[in-house]
Amino acid sequence: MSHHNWGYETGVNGPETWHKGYPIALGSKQSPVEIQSKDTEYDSSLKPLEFHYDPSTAKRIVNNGHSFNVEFNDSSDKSVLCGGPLAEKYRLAQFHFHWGSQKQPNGSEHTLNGKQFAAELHLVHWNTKYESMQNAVNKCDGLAVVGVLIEVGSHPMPGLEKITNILDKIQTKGKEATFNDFNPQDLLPNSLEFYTYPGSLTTPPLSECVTWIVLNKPITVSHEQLSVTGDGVSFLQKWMM
Ligand SMILES: NS(=O)(=O)c1ccc(NC(=S)OCCc2ccsc2)cc1
Ligand SMILES: [Zn+2]
Repeated sequence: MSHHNWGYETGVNGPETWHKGYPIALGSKQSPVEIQSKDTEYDSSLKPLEFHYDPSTAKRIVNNGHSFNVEFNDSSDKSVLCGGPLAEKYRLAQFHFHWGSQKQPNGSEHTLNGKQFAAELHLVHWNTKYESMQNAVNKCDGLAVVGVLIEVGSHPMPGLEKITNILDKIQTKGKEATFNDFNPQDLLPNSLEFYTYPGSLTTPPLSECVTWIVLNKPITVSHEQLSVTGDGVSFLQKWMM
Protein backbone atom coordinates (compact mmCIF):
# COMPACT_ATOMS: atom_id res chain seq x y z
CA MET A 1 0.00 0.00 0.00
CA SER A 2 1.34 3.47 -0.71
CA HIS A 3 2.35 4.90 2.62
CA HIS A 4 1.06 8.30 1.71
CA ASN A 5 -2.44 7.36 2.76
CA TRP A 6 -1.59 7.00 6.42
CA GLY A 7 -4.45 7.76 8.77
CA TYR A 8 -5.98 6.90 12.11
CA GLU A 9 -8.00 3.78 11.32
CA THR A 10 -6.85 1.21 13.88
CA GLY A 11 -5.21 -1.78 12.22
CA VAL A 12 -5.71 -0.29 8.73
CA ASN A 13 -3.52 2.80 8.41
CA GLY A 14 -3.29 3.98 12.03
CA PRO A 15 -0.19 4.90 14.07
CA GLU A 16 0.70 1.25 14.72
CA THR A 17 1.15 0.75 10.94
CA TRP A 18 3.13 3.93 10.20
CA HIS A 19 6.52 2.26 10.78
CA LYS A 20 6.04 0.29 7.53
CA GLY A 21 6.38 3.45 5.45
CA TYR A 22 8.33 5.45 8.04
CA PRO A 23 10.81 3.24 9.96
CA ILE A 24 11.76 6.24 12.15
CA ALA A 25 8.42 5.56 13.89
CA LEU A 26 10.42 2.98 15.88
CA GLY A 27 13.07 5.64 16.75
CA SER A 28 14.14 6.83 20.18
CA LYS A 29 12.92 10.43 19.92
CA GLN A 30 9.29 9.91 18.86
CA SER A 31 6.49 12.27 19.84
CA PRO A 32 4.03 12.67 21.43
CA VAL A 33 5.01 11.72 24.97
CA GLU A 34 3.23 11.53 28.31
CA ILE A 35 4.44 14.46 30.43
CA GLN A 36 4.61 13.69 34.17
CA SER A 37 5.47 16.96 35.96
CA LYS A 38 7.05 14.97 38.80
CA ASP A 39 9.61 13.61 36.27
CA THR A 40 10.49 17.06 34.86
CA GLU A 41 13.23 19.31 36.17
CA TYR A 42 13.43 23.11 36.30
CA ASP A 43 16.16 24.44 33.98
CA SER A 44 17.25 27.97 35.02
CA SER A 45 19.21 28.37 31.77
CA LEU A 46 15.91 28.47 29.79
CA LYS A 47 14.73 31.93 28.77
CA PRO A 48 11.12 33.18 28.48
CA LEU A 49 9.41 32.28 25.20
CA GLU A 50 9.16 35.20 22.75
CA PHE A 51 6.42 35.24 20.10
CA HIS A 52 6.89 37.94 17.43
CA TYR A 53 3.99 37.38 15.01
CA ASP A 54 2.84 39.76 12.26
CA PRO A 55 -0.87 39.05 11.53
CA SER A 56 -0.37 40.10 7.89
CA THR A 57 1.71 36.94 7.29
CA ALA A 58 -1.42 34.77 7.60
CA LYS A 59 -2.24 33.55 4.10
CA ARG A 60 -4.68 30.66 3.72
CA ILE A 61 -6.45 27.78 5.45
CA VAL A 62 -6.19 24.36 3.81
CA ASN A 63 -7.93 21.03 4.44
CA ASN A 64 -5.24 18.36 3.97
CA GLY A 65 -7.49 15.45 4.89
CA HIS A 66 -5.87 14.92 8.29
CA SER A 67 -6.53 18.34 9.73
CA PHE A 68 -6.69 21.90 8.50
CA ASN A 69 -3.53 23.99 8.36
CA VAL A 70 -3.52 27.77 8.64
CA GLU A 71 -0.49 28.66 6.52
CA PHE A 72 1.75 31.68 6.87
CA ASN A 73 4.07 33.48 4.49
CA ASP A 74 7.44 32.33 5.83
CA SER A 75 9.59 34.03 3.17
CA SER A 76 10.91 36.56 5.74
CA ASP A 77 11.40 36.90 9.51
CA LYS A 78 8.09 38.72 10.03
CA SER A 79 6.59 36.02 12.26
CA VAL A 80 9.16 34.31 14.46
CA LEU A 81 9.53 32.44 17.74
CA CYS A 82 12.68 32.73 19.85
CA GLY A 83 13.77 32.35 23.47
CA GLY A 84 12.78 29.39 25.65
CA PRO A 85 15.12 26.48 24.75
CA LEU A 86 15.85 27.90 21.30
CA ALA A 87 19.33 29.13 20.36
CA GLU A 88 18.12 30.60 17.06
CA LYS A 89 15.06 32.26 15.49
CA TYR A 90 12.35 29.99 14.11
CA ARG A 91 9.87 31.13 11.44
CA LEU A 92 6.15 30.39 11.79
CA ALA A 93 5.07 28.22 8.85
CA GLN A 94 1.64 26.91 9.88
CA PHE A 95 -0.59 25.94 12.74
CA HIS A 96 -3.11 23.10 12.98
CA PHE A 97 -5.11 21.13 15.52
CA HIS A 98 -5.46 17.54 16.64
CA TRP A 99 -8.83 16.46 18.00
CA GLY A 100 -10.92 13.44 18.85
CA SER A 101 -13.81 11.57 17.26
CA GLN A 102 -17.23 10.36 18.32
CA LYS A 103 -15.66 7.21 19.81
CA GLN A 104 -12.64 8.94 21.33
CA PRO A 105 -13.78 12.49 22.30
CA ASN A 106 -10.40 13.48 23.74
CA GLY A 107 -7.81 13.94 21.01
CA SER A 108 -4.82 15.76 22.43
CA GLU A 109 -1.51 14.14 21.47
CA HIS A 110 0.52 15.05 24.56
CA THR A 111 -0.93 14.11 27.93
CA LEU A 112 -0.15 15.93 31.18
CA ASN A 113 -0.02 13.96 34.43
CA GLY A 114 -2.09 11.17 32.89
CA LYS A 115 -4.77 13.53 31.57
CA GLN A 116 -5.65 13.61 27.87
CA PHE A 117 -7.22 16.88 26.75
CA ALA A 118 -10.03 17.48 24.25
CA ALA A 119 -7.68 18.78 21.55
CA GLU A 120 -4.22 20.26 20.94
CA LEU A 121 -2.98 23.21 18.87
CA HIS A 122 0.43 22.98 17.15
CA LEU A 123 2.29 26.10 16.00
CA VAL A 124 4.97 24.84 13.59
CA HIS A 125 8.17 26.87 13.11
CA TRP A 126 11.43 26.11 11.28
CA ASN A 127 15.00 27.26 12.08
CA THR A 128 15.93 30.25 9.94
CA LYS A 129 19.53 28.97 9.60
CA TYR A 130 18.06 26.46 7.08
CA GLU A 131 16.62 27.90 3.88
CA SER A 132 13.25 26.14 4.05
CA MET A 133 10.97 23.86 6.05
CA GLN A 134 11.89 21.03 3.67
CA ASN A 135 15.60 21.45 4.49
CA ALA A 136 14.86 21.86 8.20
CA VAL A 137 12.83 18.64 8.46
CA ASN A 138 15.99 16.50 8.24
CA LYS A 139 17.98 18.44 10.90
CA CYS A 140 17.79 17.65 14.62
CA ASP A 141 17.31 21.38 15.41
CA GLY A 142 15.21 22.03 12.32
CA LEU A 143 11.76 22.64 13.80
CA ALA A 144 10.21 24.09 16.94
CA VAL A 145 6.57 23.21 17.58
CA VAL A 146 4.60 24.93 20.34
CA GLY A 147 1.87 22.64 21.68
CA VAL A 148 -1.16 24.21 23.40
CA LEU A 149 -3.51 21.85 25.25
CA ILE A 150 -7.23 22.56 24.75
CA GLU A 151 -10.03 21.81 27.19
CA VAL A 152 -13.76 22.39 26.80
CA GLY A 153 -15.28 24.83 29.27
CA SER A 154 -18.13 27.25 29.72
CA HIS A 155 -16.66 30.25 27.91
CA PRO A 156 -15.68 30.45 24.23
CA MET A 157 -12.20 31.43 23.03
CA PRO A 158 -12.66 34.68 21.06
CA GLY A 159 -9.47 34.05 19.04
CA LEU A 160 -10.95 30.81 17.66
CA GLU A 161 -14.09 32.42 16.18
CA LYS A 162 -12.39 33.51 12.96
CA ILE A 163 -11.32 29.90 12.36
CA THR A 164 -14.62 28.19 13.21
CA ASN A 165 -16.48 30.71 11.03
CA ILE A 166 -14.50 29.77 7.90
CA LEU A 167 -14.46 25.96 8.27
CA ASP A 168 -17.67 25.58 6.30
CA LYS A 169 -15.72 26.77 3.24
CA ILE A 170 -13.14 23.96 3.42
CA GLN A 171 -15.25 20.92 4.26
CA THR A 172 -13.42 18.43 2.08
CA LYS A 173 -9.80 17.32 1.57
CA GLY A 174 -7.89 19.63 -0.75
CA LYS A 175 -10.18 22.63 -0.29
CA GLU A 176 -8.59 25.93 0.73
CA ALA A 177 -9.71 29.47 1.52
CA THR A 178 -7.98 32.81 1.95
CA PHE A 179 -7.21 33.52 5.60
CA ASN A 180 -5.60 36.89 6.30
CA ASP A 181 -4.94 39.16 9.24
CA PHE A 182 -4.75 36.66 12.05
CA ASN A 183 -2.44 36.64 15.08
CA PRO A 184 -1.98 33.15 16.57
CA GLN A 185 -1.00 34.81 19.86
CA ASP A 186 -4.78 35.21 20.29
CA LEU A 187 -4.87 31.41 20.76
CA LEU A 188 -2.31 31.30 23.61
CA PRO A 189 -3.07 31.01 27.34
CA ASN A 190 -2.05 33.90 29.59
CA SER A 191 0.83 31.89 31.08
CA LEU A 192 3.74 31.01 28.79
CA GLU A 193 5.28 28.49 31.21
CA PHE A 194 6.33 25.43 29.23
CA TYR A 195 7.80 21.95 29.18
CA THR A 196 10.39 21.27 26.49
CA TYR A 197 11.97 18.09 25.10
CA PRO A 198 13.65 16.90 21.87
CA GLY A 199 11.18 14.91 19.76
CA SER A 200 9.61 14.33 16.36
CA LEU A 201 6.77 15.19 14.04
CA THR A 202 3.72 13.37 15.44
CA THR A 203 2.49 12.29 12.01
CA PRO A 204 4.39 11.02 8.96
CA PRO A 205 7.14 11.73 8.03
CA LEU A 206 7.72 11.43 11.85
CA SER A 207 11.14 13.11 11.42
CA GLU A 208 13.08 13.53 14.69
CA CYS A 209 13.67 17.23 14.00
CA VAL A 210 11.45 18.94 16.58
CA THR A 211 12.25 20.89 19.74
CA TRP A 212 8.87 20.46 21.47
CA ILE A 213 7.60 23.32 23.63
CA VAL A 214 4.36 22.26 25.36
CA LEU A 215 2.67 25.05 27.34
CA ASN A 216 1.83 24.10 30.90
CA LYS A 217 -1.59 25.86 30.93
CA PRO A 218 -4.42 24.79 28.59
CA ILE A 219 -6.74 27.15 26.72
CA THR A 220 -10.50 26.77 27.16
CA VAL A 221 -12.91 26.64 24.23
CA SER A 222 -16.71 26.27 24.38
CA HIS A 223 -18.65 23.15 23.37
CA GLU A 224 -20.09 25.10 20.45
CA GLN A 225 -16.63 26.03 19.20
CA LEU A 226 -15.66 22.38 19.24
CA SER A 227 -18.90 21.65 17.37
CA VAL A 228 -19.75 24.67 15.22
CA THR A 229 -22.65 23.17 13.27
CA GLY A 230 -26.22 23.47 14.48
CA ASP A 231 -26.75 19.73 14.30
CA GLY A 232 -24.31 19.32 17.16
CA VAL A 233 -21.78 17.38 15.13
CA SER A 234 -18.40 18.67 16.22
CA PHE A 235 -16.71 20.44 13.31
CA LEU A 236 -13.69 18.49 14.47
CA GLN A 237 -15.58 15.17 14.58
CA LYS A 238 -17.16 15.94 11.18
CA TRP A 239 -13.59 16.02 9.90
CA MET A 240 -12.84 12.68 11.42
CA MET A 241 -15.75 10.85 9.80
N1 LIG B 1 1.86 17.37 14.37
S1 LIG B 1 3.26 18.07 14.15
O1 LIG B 1 3.18 19.47 14.54
O2 LIG B 1 4.28 17.31 14.82
C1 LIG B 1 3.65 18.04 12.44
C2 LIG B 1 4.06 19.21 11.79
C3 LIG B 1 4.38 19.16 10.43
C4 LIG B 1 4.28 17.93 9.74
N2 LIG B 1 4.57 17.83 8.38
C5 LIG B 1 5.54 18.53 7.72
S2 LIG B 1 6.62 19.51 8.41
O3 LIG B 1 5.51 18.40 6.35
C6 LIG B 1 5.96 19.47 5.54
C7 LIG B 1 7.44 19.45 5.47
C8 LIG B 1 8.01 18.26 4.82
C9 LIG B 1 7.61 16.96 5.09
C10 LIG B 1 8.35 16.05 4.38
S3 LIG B 1 9.47 16.82 3.42
C11 LIG B 1 8.99 18.33 3.90
C12 LIG B 1 3.87 16.78 10.40
C13 LIG B 1 3.55 16.84 11.76
ZN1 LIG C 1 0.42 18.49 15.02
